Amino acid sequence: MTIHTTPVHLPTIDFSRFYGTPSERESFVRDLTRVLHDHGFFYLTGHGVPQSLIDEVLLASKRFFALPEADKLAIEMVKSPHFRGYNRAGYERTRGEQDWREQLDINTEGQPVEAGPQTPWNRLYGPNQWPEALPDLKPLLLRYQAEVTRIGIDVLKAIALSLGQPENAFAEIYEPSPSQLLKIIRYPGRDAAGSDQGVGAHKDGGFVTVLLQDTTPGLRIRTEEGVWIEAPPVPGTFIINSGELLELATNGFVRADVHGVVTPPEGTERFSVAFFLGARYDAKIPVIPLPEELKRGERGITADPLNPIFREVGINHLKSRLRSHPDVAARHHPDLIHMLEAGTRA
Ligand SMILES: O=C(O)CCC(=O)C(=O)O
Ligand SMILES: [Fe+2]
Repeated sequence: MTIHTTPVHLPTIDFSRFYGTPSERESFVRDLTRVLHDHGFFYLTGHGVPQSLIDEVLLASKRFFALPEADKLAIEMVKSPHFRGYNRAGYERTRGEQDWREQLDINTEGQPVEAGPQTPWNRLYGPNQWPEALPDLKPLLLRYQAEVTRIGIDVLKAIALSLGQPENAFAEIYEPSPSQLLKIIRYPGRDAAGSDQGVGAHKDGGFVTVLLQDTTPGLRIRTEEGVWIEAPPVPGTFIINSGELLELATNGFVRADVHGVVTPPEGTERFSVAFFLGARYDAKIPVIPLPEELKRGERGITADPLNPIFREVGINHLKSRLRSHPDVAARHHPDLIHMLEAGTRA
């Protein structure tokens, strides 16, 4: 990815104002309306996650990637029909191109659920794969997953208010079991990667993403004007960004900016932990009736022919997983590959 960035900065918002006095909450919600409309990307401070937990997660993630390759391959994603587990760099694709990052994906811990022809997304439910060599990783990442789920849901409540809706406007499509995809990620340096594409340009799919970056920059965001800006790590913050679900639910009032990660320079590496809060797989994305003054800011929905999105939440998730992980699709879901033909429904 050859990208020239300009020194525009993303806004930072302080979540303690949302938990503060009624007037602090009101001004927080007003600021959020603008931020969601302009970028859908912002830094969050005042989130209440202890720095000690953040440090522990980053340290454990580095330990995981430093394990011998055989330990990581023992839990390779291709062994899981539920798209859980480890992927080597070069094994995931964005818009058909290889991404140069290794990662461990987990989601809500659970049991397999029978999938009928009307409910193919049930294949996404199931157990995670955990490394035997690092027994502490499971409790730690599940604790972190619970924390970022809390943040994501609180942010979603603030977003509902900022769109002139009741605080729980989205609850009926995420309760009682939102999708909780968590990835720990390592981007190898330019010398070890096959291209500059750490992860290719994309929008996230769900409600909101809660992103933790270690110290190496690399995340780039494309603004509405088509300019790429950098979103370097800022200690003590998360980056929050809205996903396509919110764009669709608000007829484009909320932006879900395209973004990607550039491979870090030779001899370096980059770590991040991305959490994607999504709706229940059996939910349908609603259309939110925005108040008149916000309705004027609706942009409509731009369709990406390579990645059409539908109102069925589970279909979107399943397609995005099948597309990103062709090896898992070929081994476990050959009967679903037809879903990936552009414009085809389930
Ligand atoms: O690693 C990052 O900083 C961002 C990753 C990302 O955008 C994604 O996984 O969707
Ligand atoms: Fe992303």
